[in-house]
Amino acid sequence: MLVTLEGLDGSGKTTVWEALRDVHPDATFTTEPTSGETGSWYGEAVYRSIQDEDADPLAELFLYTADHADHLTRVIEPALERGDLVISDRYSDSRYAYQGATLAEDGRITRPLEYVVGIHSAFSIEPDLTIYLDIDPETAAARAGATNKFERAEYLSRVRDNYERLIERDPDRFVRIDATQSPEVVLERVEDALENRIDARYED
Ligand SMILES: Nc1ncnc2c1ncn2[C@@H]1O[C@H](COP(=O)(O)OP(=O)(O)OP(=O)(O)O)[C@@H](O)[C@H]1O
Ligand SMILES: Cc1cn([C@H]2C[C@H](O)[C@@H](COP(=O)(O)O)O2)c(=O)[nH]c1=O
Repeated sequence: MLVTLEGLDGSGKTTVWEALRDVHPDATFTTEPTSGETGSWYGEAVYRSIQDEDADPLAELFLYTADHADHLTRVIEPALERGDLVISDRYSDSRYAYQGATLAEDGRITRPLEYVVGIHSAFSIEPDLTIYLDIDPETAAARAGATNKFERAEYLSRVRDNYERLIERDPDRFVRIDATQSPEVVLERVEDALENRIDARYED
């Protein structure tokens, strides 16, 4: 079962992801961009691009997508084949929401969100559950500390609009959690959502 954590920078995904390690010690924990234990040079290339204020938006989309393709074959698919619960801190929806917003600003691609979704449709795996940590762009940017080009409230506001479009298209996959609540309450809500989806899977 593939579970993804999504939301704006600073919404608290990594805080939740770390806490879930204690609750599900046998699960496979991973991230996009890839880094750490499940990292690769593709992920390192993505982090270089994030630091580049002048990175070409299309080139950046394809770097992220290359990292995703490698992540699928090297980490996600083998883990799912073993029957593992896989929990990824960010996944394809981040590309749809963030690169959808960057490419809209860029102007070369018409219907950028659909374009990014379309690139993935031929090879990607859809998550069984996506937890969306919902937060306003101002709080998100303040929490994230505005350390890179994505962590600006005005840009995050457009990213949030794209997340809303994705939720509207696929309401059964997403569970929205108010990320302005305390970390303890957010974690409790996430655990409930995860347990409900695991239970529902075994009832099928
Ligand atoms: N529910 C919460 N309430 C208040 N602060 C929080 C909450 N959750 C996380 N934080 C704090 O907000 C900051 C960002 O949290 P975290 O790194 O988990 O977010 P993130 O979504 O993973 O961000 P990014 O996408 O930028 O990596 C950290 O300082 C963290 O301690
Ligand atoms: C996967 C992915 C990420 N991003 C952006 C979102 C963040 O600003 C950075 C790094 O992510 P982290 O969770 O803060 O480590 O990259 C993106 O634009 N597109 C993506 O596909």
